[in-house]
Amino acid sequence: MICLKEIKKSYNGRIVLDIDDLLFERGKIYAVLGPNGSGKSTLVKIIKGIEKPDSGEVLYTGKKEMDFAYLPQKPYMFNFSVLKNIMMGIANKDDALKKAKDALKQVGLENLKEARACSLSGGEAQRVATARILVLDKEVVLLDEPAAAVDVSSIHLVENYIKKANKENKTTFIITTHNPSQAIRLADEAIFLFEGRVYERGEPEKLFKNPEKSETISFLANWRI
Ligand SMILES: Nc1ncnc2c1ncn2[C@@H]1O[C@H](COP(=O)(O)OP(=O)(O)OP(=O)(O)O)[C@@H](O)[C@H]1O
Repeated sequence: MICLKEIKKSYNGRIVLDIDDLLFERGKIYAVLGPNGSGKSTLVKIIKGIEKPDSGEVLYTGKKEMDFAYLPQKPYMFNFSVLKNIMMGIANKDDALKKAKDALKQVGLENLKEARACSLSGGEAQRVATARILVLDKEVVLLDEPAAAVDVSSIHLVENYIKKANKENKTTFIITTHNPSQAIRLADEAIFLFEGRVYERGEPEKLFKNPEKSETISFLANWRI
């Protein structure tokens, strides 16, 4: 369980995150949505501990210490093969190759296993980075727009891989996305952020069909399933 208490974060005197109380339960998939600049990435970075809040705290109770996997919005690749990029984080080297190959298969990129990771396209790099994160078997995985550059014919692969990890390992996911349809397909709960505050949260389909706040309604105005 992750609990954010009275978190405030400002940049250059402007408040970008202001959260009284936000709870994430173990084993659930959360989608964080909101317009550009609403604080989604900042929220995830604060949970990961990359950014420090000006005040407030992030509490965590889990089996292990707070050690979350994090996929940044623009994932980096190391300058060696795709397969090696995925294998590098796996602690048990005996089954690293098998695990990495399986992970590549899950994201539909087995054909690129020997390719130089630095030469991948944006969407390919995102898929490889997701595989690299998911082989780590962390209790909590934070994904910042994992499918932003992934084409529509491959998004289901990434989403199915996330669902599989959630189902089999009870991995908790906190995923930022601009796509309400993706939140419906993936998440147990959607959290709508606006100007750094949580405006609404709930079961995605229910929330998007009957939003209460005018800010949520305008965010969804041009959305088509
Ligand atoms: N390091 C920084 N220095 C100054 N301002 C920042 C910094 N990081 C974020 N901000 C500002 O904080 C606000 C929230 O940014 P954040 O990246 O969290 O938004 P977001 O909801 O993830 O946006 P997007 O949908 O565009 O990815 C923005 O207005 C951004 O300009």
